[in-house]
Amino acid sequence: MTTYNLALIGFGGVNRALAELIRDEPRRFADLGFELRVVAITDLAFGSLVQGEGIDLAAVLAMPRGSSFEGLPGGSTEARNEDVIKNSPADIVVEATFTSPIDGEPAVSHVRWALESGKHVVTTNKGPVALKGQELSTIAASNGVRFEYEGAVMSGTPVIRLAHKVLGGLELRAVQGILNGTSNYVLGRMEAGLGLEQAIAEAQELGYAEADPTADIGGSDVRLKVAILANELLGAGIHPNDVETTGIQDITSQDVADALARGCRWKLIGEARRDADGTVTAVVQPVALPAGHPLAGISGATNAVSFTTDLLGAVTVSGPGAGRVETAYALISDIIAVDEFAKGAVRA
Ligand SMILES: NC(=O)c1ccc[n+]([C@@H]2O[C@H](COP(=O)([O-])OP(=O)(O)OC[C@H]3O[C@@H](n4cnc5c(N)ncnc54)[C@H](O)[C@@H]3O)[C@@H](O)[C@H]2O)c1
Ligand SMILES: N[C@@H](CCO)C(=O)O
Repeated sequence: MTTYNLALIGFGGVNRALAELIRDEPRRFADLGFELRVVAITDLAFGSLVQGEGIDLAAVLAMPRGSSFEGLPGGSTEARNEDVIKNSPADIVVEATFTSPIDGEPAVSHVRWALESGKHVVTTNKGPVALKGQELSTIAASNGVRFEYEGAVMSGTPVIRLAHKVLGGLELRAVQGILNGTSNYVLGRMEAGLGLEQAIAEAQELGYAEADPTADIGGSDVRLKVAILANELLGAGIHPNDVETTGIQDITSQDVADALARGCRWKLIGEARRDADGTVTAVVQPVALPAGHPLAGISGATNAVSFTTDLLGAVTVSGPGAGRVETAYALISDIIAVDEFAKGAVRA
């Protein structure tokens, strides 16, 4: 049985959910042919902890936020990310810190340090993928390791891997979707009569929202995801700043009610489309979809993406777009991809 040592960079909702699955469901991983052992954790709130024999996850999960790892063997008060990433006995670095839509830092450095020290990286952080994806993938290949990021778009719903591995042989001409769970949940709650701020507070409580929820509401989260899909699936080579972006912050409760009255539903739509001349145009904007539109029925934190293909026309995938355990599953799917690579099942 292969054992993979993990270093968790960030110990918030997603990585805690992963730690809980590792603690509670070892059989899930044994059935996949491997064992997962957490040997390092860093977090701004807890500090750093490195224990090569494996960290007692029940103990650290029981620690209230704000307590420090300092009192534990191998613990310290500060998040010593560079030292832990470069020098801990981890095989896989799990990057789940805050997304920065500006420069992707410090997560870009976390990923680069890991890859350059011969460690695989699995991440749900959109910043490194949207802003430095090609560069980091090249570093991974040159170091014989994997850089996997299924959870960067649509949480645990396998959009990136599906498009790459299942839609092979098709020409993808466009992708369009509801790519942010928080804003979709908020619009639905506004349809139920809640105000914007109250709906946002609910989404935060449910663990859907970014640390700064203006990223969800203002569209910058979707902008990153559209850039990722455009680059991954349409070979666009664009930067998130190339994506014209409008959020839902100016949509009022009256706008929502008026749309419902005329049989429409406001949705925040991200889209990338290959134009006739081969260039790719990408946009994020609120759209009042008619009830019959395939995306109009997508509710709550559910996401959906529709691929426009040459041979099949539209192929639509729907699933959770946010959620702690749903996103932790994306990391598991990434670790499975690492395991397949390590066992020679796939080429780099
Ligand atoms: N929650 C979801 O549904 C979801 C879905 C897909 C992707 N994501 C992405 O996954 C990442 C993690 O999401 P989350 O919900 O766990 O967020 P979170 O805010 O609950 O946790 C992030 C953790 O990272 C820590 N952190 C931030 N910067 C750090 C640094 N420089 N060094 C060490 N620790 C640091 C924070 O203290 C916090 O505990 C984010 O980038 C988010 O955009 C989240
Ligand atoms: N805050 C993001 C998390 C998933 O990226 C959302 O609501 O979609």
